[in-house]
Amino acid sequence: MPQGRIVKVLAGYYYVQDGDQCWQCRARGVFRKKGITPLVGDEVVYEANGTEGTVTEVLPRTSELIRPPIANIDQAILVFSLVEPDFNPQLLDKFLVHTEAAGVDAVICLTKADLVPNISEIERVWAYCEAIGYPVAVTSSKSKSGIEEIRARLRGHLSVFAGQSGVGKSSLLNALFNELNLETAPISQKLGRGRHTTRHVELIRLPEGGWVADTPGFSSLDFQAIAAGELGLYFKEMRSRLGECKFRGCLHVNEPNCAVRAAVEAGEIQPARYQHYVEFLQEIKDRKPRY
Ligand SMILES: Nc1nc2c(ncn2[C@@H]2O[C@H](COP(=O)(O)OP(=O)(O)OP(=O)(O)O)[C@@H](O)[C@H]2O)c(=O)[nH]1
Ligand SMILES: [Zn+2]
Repeated sequence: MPQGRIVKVLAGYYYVQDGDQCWQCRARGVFRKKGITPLVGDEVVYEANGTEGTVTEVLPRTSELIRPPIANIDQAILVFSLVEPDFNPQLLDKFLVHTEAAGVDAVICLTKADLVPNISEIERVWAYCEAIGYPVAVTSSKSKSGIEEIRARLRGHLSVFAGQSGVGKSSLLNALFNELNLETAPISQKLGRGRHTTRHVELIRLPEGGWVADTPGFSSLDFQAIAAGELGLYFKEMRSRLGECKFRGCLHVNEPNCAVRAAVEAGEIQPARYQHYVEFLQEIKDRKPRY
């Protein structure tokens, strides 16, 4: 039985890409009974009958995003503009916590390099990101710099772009795939209203192998599902030291003989990262249970 990947869900139809062909499919009724909803990104078994097909089986997922609903994402391109809006290290760490919690690799993409007159300013932000331990790319969709590096990082992955409104996600996708001509709007019209130009989820197949979601991910960034005791796991450079704290269940704030705080004092963990950890921990402790 043929297999393919769902690239779009629209009006009750699942669009299953198999090689160069895209099949418009209905899903078997049995999924509804089992509580399975086929998602964009799912690898599926389908039956072709004439011009339409039927999805008969959804293969096991390696990951599942809720907003936007996409299965099997293995990489997030975290898009942050250097200016307009200014680079926001706290928000970056929030995104990194979410990608780590979702079990997805992250690449940091610093955009709008053409708007920064001072190279040393770009280098400062780049060095900060690099020290956290993720790949970093500096791009400009206007002067088309850094675009090939992002393209190379997409190869062989199922990627989603994430980042706040106006940082240049659509422009970046446009620069990557000229022919797409995604809708972009001037930032002044968009900021403050929280409007997203991009609406539905669709996977774009890359000629060199791999897939990209055309819509931004991680639109909701509260820590609702993350427990205080887990947070340290999602800070990459803390994770490896967690076993060295004196107390089991150490939250790395006031406890004696804490390996994380020792690493901050030794300059092995950046103070800003630790500061964000403490802020997020407080946010988690303060959150109201959701009824
Ligand atoms: N100078 C310059 N402007 C850019 C660059 N990338 C994006 N912009 C501008 O920034 C504004 C926002 O860009 P978009 O690509 O729409 O941003 P977005 O992240 O997709 O925004 P949402 O759709 O709201 O999530 C537009 O006016 C773009 O022209 C860049 O590399 N250089
Ligand atoms: Zn500790």
